Amino acid sequence: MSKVTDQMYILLKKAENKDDSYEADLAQIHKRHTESAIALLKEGTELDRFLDTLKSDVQNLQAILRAVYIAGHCTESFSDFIVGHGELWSAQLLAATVRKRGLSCTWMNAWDILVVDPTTPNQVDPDFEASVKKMDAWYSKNATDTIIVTGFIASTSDNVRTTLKRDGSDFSAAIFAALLKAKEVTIWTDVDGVYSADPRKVSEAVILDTLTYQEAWELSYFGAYVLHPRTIMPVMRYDIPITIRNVFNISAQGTKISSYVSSNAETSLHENEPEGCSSVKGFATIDNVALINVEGTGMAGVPGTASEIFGAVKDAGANVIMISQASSEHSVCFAVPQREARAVAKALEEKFHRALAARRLSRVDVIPNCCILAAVGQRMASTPGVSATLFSALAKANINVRAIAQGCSEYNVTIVVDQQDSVRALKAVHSRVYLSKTTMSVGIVGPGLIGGTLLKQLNEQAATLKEEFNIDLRVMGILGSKSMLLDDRAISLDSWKHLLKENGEPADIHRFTDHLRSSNSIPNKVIVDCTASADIAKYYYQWIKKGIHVITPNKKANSGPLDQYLRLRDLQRQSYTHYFYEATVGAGLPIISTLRGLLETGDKILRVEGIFSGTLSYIFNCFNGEKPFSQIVLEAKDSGYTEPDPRDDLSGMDVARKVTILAREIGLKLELENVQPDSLVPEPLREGCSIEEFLNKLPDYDEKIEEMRAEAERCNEVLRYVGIVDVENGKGSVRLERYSRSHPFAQLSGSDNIISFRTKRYNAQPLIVRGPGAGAEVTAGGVFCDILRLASYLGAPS
Ligand SMILES: NC(=O)C1=CN([C@@H]2O[C@H](COP(=O)(O)OP(=O)(O)OC[C@H]3O[C@@H](n4cnc5c(N)ncnc54)[C@H](OP(=O)(O)O)[C@@H]3O)[C@@H](O)[C@H]2O)C=CC1
Ligand SMILES: N[C@@H](CC=O)C(=O)O
Ligand code: NA
Repeated sequence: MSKVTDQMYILLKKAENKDDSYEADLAQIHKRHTESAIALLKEGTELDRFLDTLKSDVQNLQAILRAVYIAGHCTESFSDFIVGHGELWSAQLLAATVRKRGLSCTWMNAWDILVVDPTTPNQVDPDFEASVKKMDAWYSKNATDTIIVTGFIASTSDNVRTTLKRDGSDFSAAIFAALLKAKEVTIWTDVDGVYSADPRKVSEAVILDTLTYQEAWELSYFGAYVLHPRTIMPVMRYDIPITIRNVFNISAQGTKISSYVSSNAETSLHENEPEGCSSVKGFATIDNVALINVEGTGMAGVPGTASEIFGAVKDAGANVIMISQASSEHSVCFAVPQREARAVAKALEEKFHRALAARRLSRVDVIPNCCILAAVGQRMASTPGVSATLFSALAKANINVRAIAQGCSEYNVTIVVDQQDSVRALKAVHSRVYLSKTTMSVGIVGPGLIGGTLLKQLNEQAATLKEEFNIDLRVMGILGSKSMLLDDRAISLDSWKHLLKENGEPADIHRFTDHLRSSNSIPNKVIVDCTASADIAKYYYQWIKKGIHVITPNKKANSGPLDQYLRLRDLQRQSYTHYFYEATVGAGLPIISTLRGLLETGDKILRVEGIFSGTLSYIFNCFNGEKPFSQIVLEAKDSGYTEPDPRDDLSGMDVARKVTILAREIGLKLELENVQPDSLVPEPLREGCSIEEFLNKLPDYDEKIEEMRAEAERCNEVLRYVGIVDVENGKGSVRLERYSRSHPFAQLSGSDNIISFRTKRYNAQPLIVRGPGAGAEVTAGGVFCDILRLASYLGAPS
């Protein structure tokens, strides 16, 4: 029977204003109750009795309202009497319905039991002693299994009908629980429980399993709807837990509010978080406040200054939400609702006009458009690092803190930020506490063969990573050359292809970057470039500058112009933002990491040499005279070994890039142009024809390369395409060579790469890495490995 009390208030106002439509409103309420009663009780004495009571109450109300209509006024006790009828009817109707089902049940009229003392116009205090006496007397006459008590209404000690004013039925429930010394109270509402933050602002907000009375109190004060703070007082007195549950979702356990102190770590995933996090339970904000700052040297050591300041605030009728004073006593700063700020400032200027004129006070400032952000948690008091955690989250999100307050009880830390930063601040601190520090927002550029395979692998492994390693990877954007897909939460990796096709928007790398960057609730952002594009590689610098980590199998950045490469590496070394590119050489094989390991532990690299191209390895491993060269090239392409344009492989350019990348990793200042590869692309097909035309015309040139192969075979040799980094001479080279059949390079199969590192430590016998060096699965796997390497740098468990 929702909103009946409100409707009663409205018709009462109408009667006072001599608007006789109140009669129709009352008739409507009568009709609604009659229909509900018929629907619930069908027929019989329960129905007849209820309808009789209803009719006689309505007749009484008609008479009273008529008197109000004539007088044009209604006293408060009359008003409370009129509006309280909704509760009387619904309690009787519910009790009759329960009895109809065969249970023993009696309704209780709180007007006869609950005694309260009005304290302010909007508040009453329950008189527990007087109420218990009345309750005991009632029970001795009405012993029953189930009692349905009216909410909201009560009487004064003079037996005048009244209500609980602004505190409604939740307060009634808590008072009756205290009167009955109940084991527990359940408040049935329409939400699953109390959230860790407003779910309309923070999509990651979670339902809290437990809260202490103080935590519930603090969260309510700071604007989170939990319970009215006064509701908590009666139950706290007898240590009675209150559970908030959803009547529309009984499977949800709800939030239990009691004196039991727990941390959110008990329910969350991130046991490996630093201590400071787990003690914060929830966050709330109060929007649209102003800070008032009273400043001056004349305040220090003068007793009574604070009293005078807050006296002036009281005179202005304003409500102080928080106070902060630096211990230097040079300034007192406090927050009031924005709409009260001007009046407060005026009152202060008037009160302190002499001190201001004498410069004992330098100024009274109003800082408008602020927001209060409160972090609440009872264990914060005994936990070091809470503030550090919160402030570092705000700093990372680039949010300026205007003022801070923390009471000695330490149930909350209160932070004032600019109103425009309100939601971002809430998301930043919430995610720091509730998301694992290895939650990553991932953007994929180039969902082609490698990018697409990576998305498939991420999808297959996501649940395991989350459950076993606490790594939460969320793909928030996919950018192709023509279209892109953005999602604020995470793209469904089961259907990204379909979504990109159906819901994709025109590709825009700037919007893509901004989207990823502004995913404030996620602590880490990474872009994975799976294109072969030099244009995309140019963005790495600005991405890293913006704190976005970069991972790529694309060789263009590290083999592009040396000055740009060095600038990128310098930036990355100065920042805490990471750049990984293991798959640029040898695909998933550990080439870069092996080289780094040698260098970082002080080994000296003398020569790196090997077969670096999966495509050329495959081609020459298969080229034994049985099939034409051009056909094997097609096979390599179909197997996913080649670059998007296979001429990049056949020209030796791809190997030259890998040689350049390794040489630079070792510290040589090599330009790609310094490495002149032997090209296997026939001169006329090098430029001016498409990939398809090239592949169509390639068979015309099979004869020449077949001659080279046959010539080698006659000498019991094979052709192999090799790359060399000659560290001692500071050179890189890439060439087609002949090797005897017994040479290790002649023993490979498939797309194998083989790379030998000759170093000071590995001199007599080089260190050798060998295995498939191209193909979608192994390459995407190498990129995936880099993503997990990033996660472990960010603190994932090993
Ligand atoms: N294949 C392998 O074994 C290995 C490959 N690599 C590297 O992996 C990378 C990807 O190769 P692969 O997957 O085979 O190539 P594909 O051609 O299959 O995929 C490239 C993707 O990049 C997209 N793309 C191209 N330019 C842009 C742009 N400017 N903006 C956004 N998207 C763009 C393409 O989109 P669209 O289709 O819309 O044009 C396509 O989705 C290359 O750098 C390659 O060198 C590294 C090691 C091994
Ligand atoms: N096209 C490349 C792929 C790996 O980098 C190759 O064939 O090696
Ligand atoms: Na590699």
